[in-house]
Parts: sequence; structure tokens; C-alpha cells
Amino acid sequence: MNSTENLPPACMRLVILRINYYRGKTPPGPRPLPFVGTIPYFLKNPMEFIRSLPQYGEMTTVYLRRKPAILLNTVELAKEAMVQNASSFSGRPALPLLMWLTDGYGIVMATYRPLLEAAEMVCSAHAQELWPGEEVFNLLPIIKHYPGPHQKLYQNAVKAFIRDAVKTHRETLDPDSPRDFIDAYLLEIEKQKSNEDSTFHEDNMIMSVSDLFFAGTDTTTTTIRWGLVFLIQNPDVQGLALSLGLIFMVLFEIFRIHSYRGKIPPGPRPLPFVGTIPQFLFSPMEFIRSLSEYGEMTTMYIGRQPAIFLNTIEIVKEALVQNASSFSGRPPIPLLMWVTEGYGIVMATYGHSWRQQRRFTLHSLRNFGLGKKSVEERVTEESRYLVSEMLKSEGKPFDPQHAIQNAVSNIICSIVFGDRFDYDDKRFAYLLEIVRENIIQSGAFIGQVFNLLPIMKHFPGPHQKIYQNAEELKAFIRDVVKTHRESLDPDSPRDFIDAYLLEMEKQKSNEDSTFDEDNMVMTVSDLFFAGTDTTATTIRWGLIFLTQNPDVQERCHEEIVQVLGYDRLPSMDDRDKLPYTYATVHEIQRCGNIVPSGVFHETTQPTKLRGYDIPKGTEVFTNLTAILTDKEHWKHPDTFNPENFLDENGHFFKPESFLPFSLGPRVCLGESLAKMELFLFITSLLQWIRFSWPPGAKWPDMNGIVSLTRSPEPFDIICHSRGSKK
Ligand code: HEM
Repeated sequence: MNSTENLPPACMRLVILRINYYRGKTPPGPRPLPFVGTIPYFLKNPMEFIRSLPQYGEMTTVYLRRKPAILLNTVELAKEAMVQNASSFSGRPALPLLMWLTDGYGIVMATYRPLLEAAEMVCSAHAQELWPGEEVFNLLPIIKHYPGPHQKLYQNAVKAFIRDAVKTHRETLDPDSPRDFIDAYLLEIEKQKSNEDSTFHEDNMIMSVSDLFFAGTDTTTTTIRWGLVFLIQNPDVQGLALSLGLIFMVLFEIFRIHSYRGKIPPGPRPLPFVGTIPQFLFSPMEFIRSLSEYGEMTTMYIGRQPAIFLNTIEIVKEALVQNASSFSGRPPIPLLMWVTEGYGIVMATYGHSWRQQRRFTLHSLRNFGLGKKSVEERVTEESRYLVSEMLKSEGKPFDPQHAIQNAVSNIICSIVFGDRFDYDDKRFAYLLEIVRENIIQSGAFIGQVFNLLPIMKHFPGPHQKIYQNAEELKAFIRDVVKTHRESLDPDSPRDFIDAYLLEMEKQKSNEDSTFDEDNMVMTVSDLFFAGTDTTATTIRWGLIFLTQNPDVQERCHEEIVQVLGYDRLPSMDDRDKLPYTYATVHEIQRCGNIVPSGVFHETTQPTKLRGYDIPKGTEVFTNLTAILTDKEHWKHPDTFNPENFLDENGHFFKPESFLPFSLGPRVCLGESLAKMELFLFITSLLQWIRFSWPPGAKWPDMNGIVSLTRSPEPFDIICHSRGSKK
């Protein structure tokens, strides 16, 4: 046997000698094999191997590759090493596979300080998910230059994905409002640019994000997956865990609600998760009426969020006028945001786009006659159509809903589209129907559920009809815009759409412009919704109050014919000569109370009101019901009585608490138009028609149907012609 043949046994002996050298100097442990240490035992059955280690005492030595590594098997020992001796035990070994993937950047694999060369530490309390090939790679890192399954690991690294995200973040970065971790990191890189010690650079950022991604995703999901397996194996525990989980969540929710106590205004007791929505849905008007019992401000819970109700005119003024910039936001109500995408005016955030759209719309409505004779003439002309449409059913009970809605809508249509629609136009009747359906459905049960669970938008259900209706209306508007565009004469705009198209053209090169087709379609849709249902619903409530109070009806009629006779229809100038009729129109609006809790506002910044700190993003409601029936301000708060608007001399006067259009920058944009429509339509109807309730017919529930607006239940009425008799 020559010397070369003797080489392997000699090497073997050397290795065994090396292993024996550690004996007594390191804690005991399973006997290692030459070169591969205890790795084969581990790979054969990792969990059995790990579980066997504490039998050697509170510390065990295993051999990863050729080096001994120490496992700490008790919590006391883990504390002693990782906490009391933190500076010695917080390094990371340079595991070849992970170093290949991370280059040592980021957090997880970054060096703590010069590594302990003597031993690698593994805390057995920390389970590791190992790829079986990992140990092979760590033994022979040279394989990184050859093909194999380890190359797949390298390709899987999410670094490229993160690099892409960093690129788009860098392009859209706003230094004043970092959106997330990447933005914050980019700003830190910039800040520390001139600091030589800085470790903030792109490679470290990418690896830190990747670490968060891996460590923050796999750990928790794996634990949850294990949880599911255990629960399936133990159905009895599953029921118990579910109940305990639910009890815990409910207790947590009660505790959370309780923690608000004293910090927010008082209010009705909320239920966990759904807040006070069930009380509201059970009897909306009773609920809204009860809110002022708690004082001038009340808290109700919309789901889990507290919202504030302002119950008096004084506090509404303080918030919406004196503190306008804090209280003029709109909350992103999920259903309405889904349908409007935040375009237009009503649901637009308090900011540049809202301001531009609102200012332009008000200005154009004025140019197209708001406050001028021409709109007044349009309303007068439409009143004539309405009277004759109603009298077509003379003497017979009929539902006046469609005729009134069509008449009112024709005013906004003539301003916006330059056209009115006949009462028997089927397509227009259909559009009016879907507008009504959307107003009712959006505030009803389905709308409330959607707002609690917006994910519903991806599933079928009645909420899809709301979306489809809104899209149909938008498609109608888009069609009208198309024909307007084709026949536009820049020198003589015919209506609001022409004016808008010209404004889009004018502002084309202005970067700040918000005049585009999406905003136009939504603004027109807003005018259509807000300008049709509100006035029409008020007139329908008026017919109910007038038939319930025939003496008021007679007195108005007498006053009107004394001033106008039957020769002409009323005009706005007649208001002073018709104080009782004018007071009656106002009383119809007060008792009709068609927006009982106002339109939701949202605080745009943290603010204070009457000593309460109100966080940014809190929903705020103007309790118009409480204000329109405030006992301190009204002579007859709870009954229909035009005397509420007459002084002792029988002259018309408007109490400060008459607030159907709200206040502040977001006050109703159509206030002047609505007032004109109400006075001219109601006075014309009273001049020519006597209304009576069908004998034996049931009176409607005076609480009405509360949704986005409060409307009367459908009803029939009988018209008797006055003019023909005289
Ligand atoms: C009796 C009729 C009407 C009543 C009672 C009424 C009431 C209201 C109320 C309470 C608001 C909410 C104000 C706030 O946020 O505090 C509002 C907003 C609005 N109204 Fe009216 N309204 C009526 C008619 C009209 C008409 C005819 C138009 C259309 C020309 C109109 C267009 C609007 C618009 C666009 C807004 C949103 C304003 C904004 O967010 O800046 N309204 N209305």
C-alpha cells in the first residue's frame, strides 16, 4: 500500500480528531457525521430531530456543516443570551444561500456587528422553514454557478418587482406628503445624502422592503394555515374558538365605543359593528326627532364610526359658517362614490375641482336666466302645462307624482339641455322613474348595507340596479352632449351644456382646469337629481297638507284670485301682495322637511366645536328636522300652520330657523331656482284647482319614506277645476 492509498483514512482520522476536539468544550448533542455534521438527521425528519434536542440539557450542540452550532432550549437561557447578552448574541451568520439572495442588505440578513466566528446560534424557540436544498447549497455554495433548483429561488426574489414600485414612487413622490414606507425611505435617502455614515441607499431599501414582504407575509399566513388545520381536526374547539373569538371581538368593540365616552357629544347607545343604524332603519323619523333630546350636539354611530348631529341653528352657523373651511368636506360614502367617482358637485371633495365646478355652474345658471325673467317665464309656462295635465283627470282620483316630477324636471332640463319633455314622453318618463328609484334605494336598507360592506360591488344584488340606473342616466347625458357638440355655435351658447363645452375649450391649455367630460356629465347628473326630486317632493307634500287643511287652501285661493283674478298666472313680483299664500308655501317646505338630516358633511381637519375635539374625517349632519321644529323658534312647531311665517300684522316674515337649504359654502346651489319653482307652481295650482282627498282613502303615514330625501308614500288625489266654474 503506497502513501496515496493511505490518504482518505488519514483525512477521516483528522476530521474525527477535529470533532473530538470540541468534546467537553461545547454543550452535548447528537453525534455528528464527518463533513455533513448533524444535517442528515435533521433532513430525515426535521421536527423529530428538533424535538429530540432538549434531552441533552438546556443547551445542545448540533453540527451545521463542519461548525458546531448551539441550540438554546429554555426560555430562561434564551433571555440570558438574547436580552442580557444582546450585544454578543445578535449577529447573523453569513449563510451562503441567503447571502447570495440578499447580498447582506436589508434587515433580516444584515450583520449586527462582527460575527461570532466561533459558533452559529439557533434559538429552538424560532422554528425555521427550510428548503431541503438549502443545506446542500450552504455546504457547497459553489453550486450557485450551476443550474439546479436553487436558481429558481434566486429568480423568485421579488427584488425586480420592488425596483419597479420604487421607480413609480420616485416619479410621483410628493415630499410634503409621503404615502408609504417607500416614499419615506426615498426622502430619508435624500436627507442623509451628505452623511458619510448613512446606510440609506437603494439596495438597502429594496432588501428591507423584501424582508418586510417575506417576514410579514409568510409568517402570519403560515400560522393562520396551521390554525385552520388544528380547528378542522378539533371541531369542538372550533365552535368554542369561534364563540370566544366573537365574544372577544364584541367585548373589544364595546370597550372601543366606551373609550369615546366624554370625548364626544352624548347620544343613543350604539350596537357593536352596526352602531345606531338599526335604530335609524327601524323608524328613521322617530330616530332623527329623538336626537335633539341629547342637547345641541348628538353622536350617532354609522357602523363603527361616530358621526355628529348639529341640532340648533346657532351651532349650525358656528360650524358651517364661522368654521366653514373645517366643516365643508363631504365623506366618501361608498355607494355614492361608486356611482359618481367623486366627479360633479354634490359628492366632490371640498377643494379645487368642487370650487371650479360650483362657481361655473352658479354663474351659468344665472346667465341662463336664474334670477332673470326668462327662467321665471319658463316656470310660468310650465305651470300652465301642469295645471292642464292635472285637470285631465278632473274629478277622478289619480296619482300626481309623474305630472309634478315631469313639470319640475322640465325647468332644469330647459336650462341644462335647452329642451323640455312632454308629459307623455315615454323615454323621459323612464329616466324620471330611475332617478326616483335611485334616490329611494340609495338611502334605504340596501344602500346602508352597501356602505358597511362596499366589497358587495363585485357581487350581484339589488345594489347593481342602482349602479345600472346611474349609468343609464349618464349615457343619456352623454348622448345629449354629443348632439350639442355637433351643432355648437360658439357665438351663441344655447344652454348649460353649450356653455360647459365652450369652457372646456377655453381652459384646454390650463393645467389646473377641472373642466372635462366626466365632470360635465356628473355635474349635469347632479343638477338633474338635486333639481328634480327635491322640488317635486315638496309640492307633493304640499298637496297632502292642503287637502288636510281645506281652510288654508280656501284662504290662499281667495287671496290669489283677489290679486290676480283668472286673467293671468302669478309672477315673482306678486309675492308681497300674497303674504298668506307665500307663508303657506314656506310652511309646506317647513313641514315637508324633505332633507331631514341635511346632506352629510365631513371635517376637513381636526377642529373644535363647543369644547369637543372633533377629528379630521368625522361625518357631520345638520339636523334640519330639529331646527325646523325648534320649540324656541317656532310659534306652532308641530302643526301645519302658515301663521309660523306671519307677524302680528299679517305680513310675511322668515324666522331665522327656516333652514331647508342649509348654510355655508355648500349651501344648496339651486336655492333661488327652487324658491321660484315652489312659489310659482304652488300658487298657480291653488289659483286653478281645488284639491280633495278621495273619500274613504287612507291618509298616508306622515313620516313618509326616508331615504336621501323624505318623500310621501304614493297617494291619489282629486282635482276640481276652479276657473271653469267662475
Ligand atoms: C326644495 C328644493 C330643494 C331643497 C330643499 C334643497 C336642499 C339642499 C340641501 C339641504 C343641500 C345640502 C347643503 C349642504 O351640504 O349643507 C343641497 C345641496 C345641493 N343642492 Fe339643493 N335643494 C333643493 C333644490 C335644488 C335644486 C332645484 C337644485 C338644482 C339647480 C339643487 C342643487 C343642489 C346642489 C348641486 C347641491 C350640492 C351643493 C354642494 O355640495 O356644493 N337643489 N340642497
